[in-house]
Amino acid sequence: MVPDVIASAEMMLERWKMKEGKEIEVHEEFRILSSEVISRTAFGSSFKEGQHIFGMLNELMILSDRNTFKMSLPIIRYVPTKDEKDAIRLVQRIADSIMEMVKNRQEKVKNREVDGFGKDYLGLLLKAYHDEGHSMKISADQLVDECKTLYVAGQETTNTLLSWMILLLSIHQDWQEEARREVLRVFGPDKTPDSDGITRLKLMGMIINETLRLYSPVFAGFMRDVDKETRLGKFDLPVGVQFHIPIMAIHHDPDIWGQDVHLFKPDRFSEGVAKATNNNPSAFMPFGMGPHTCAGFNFATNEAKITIAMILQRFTFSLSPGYVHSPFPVLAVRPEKGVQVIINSL
Ligand code: HEM
Repeated sequence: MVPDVIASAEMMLERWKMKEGKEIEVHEEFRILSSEVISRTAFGSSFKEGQHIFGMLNELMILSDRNTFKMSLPIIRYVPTKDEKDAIRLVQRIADSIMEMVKNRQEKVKNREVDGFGKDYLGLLLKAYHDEGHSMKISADQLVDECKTLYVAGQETTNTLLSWMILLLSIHQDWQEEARREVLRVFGPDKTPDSDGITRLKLMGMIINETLRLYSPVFAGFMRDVDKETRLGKFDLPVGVQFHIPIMAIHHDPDIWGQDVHLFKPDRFSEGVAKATNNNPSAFMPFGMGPHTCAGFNFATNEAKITIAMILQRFTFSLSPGYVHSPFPVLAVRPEKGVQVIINSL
């Protein structure tokens, strides 16, 4: 994935060269970047090819969000609203587009243009889809669902992480300078990041953690079902109970993080998560926890490290006077009005 992230970041930074001394809106820039990265690595396509799928998924997220909190009167509850009808139509159009992509790959295999289904995520899913009579076989619906999950999980979350990191480093110029010093120490001004160097970006890791704590992309948290009677703290939880783990609330609890909980202080992570959480490491869970923990944890942190390192090698940035702070929850917590910064070449 490292070469794919570098190639996508280079495309973005090429555009930025034209904006020297001007304002850019990075949330939109990172939307294109993170879409390009997931399209290349998981689906062997480009952002342009997958653009309409991302667009429809975004529309669907907004509609689902609106539908979740809609109140309706008892009798008309069963009559679908316009939003619900639009959502049903969108789900079908997304499924059709994904199956179109699947058919293209199948055609290439049939016409012997390629050797097999491929080693990317789509290729692995196609192998399972064609795995006649074996336990690995998945249905067309499962294939479509898996693709949708990866498009959303792989793009939206990383997009917001990168945007909030740039916001925080624009406000905290001292941390921007420290992070740049580390990047230049590890890679110098010109060398593209590599896997070995990425693991040595300790300060950058602390900045990522602190950003994920303050602006957890999956702000709403996650659910767990109790499938056997369980004791949790002072509660006995019977089978069938569903409980919610509110990531954002836990990440902002002063009893765990201290009275400076609302401040951006990456050095709270300098001696690891246990120390930062007052010996309660499970209180830091931006990627969830347990067997269902985020499958893209390493992918996302490496994508963030590479992208921010490449920006720091080339540009300084400061917050534009036009910036309006407006964190807005859709699936991830997004900057609703974008993040505008002024960039200057080093
Ligand atoms: C900053 C970026 C990301 C954050 C904060 C994040 C966060 C999360 C969270 C909180 C969960 C639920 C975990 C649980 O229930 O315990 C999750 C699940 C998941 N994530 Fe991520 N994620 C990120 C990036 C990614 C990326 C880049 C990918 C794919 C390339 C990805 C793929 C997945 C998948 C497939 C699951 C479902 C895992 C399962 O249910 O077994 N995520 N993520």
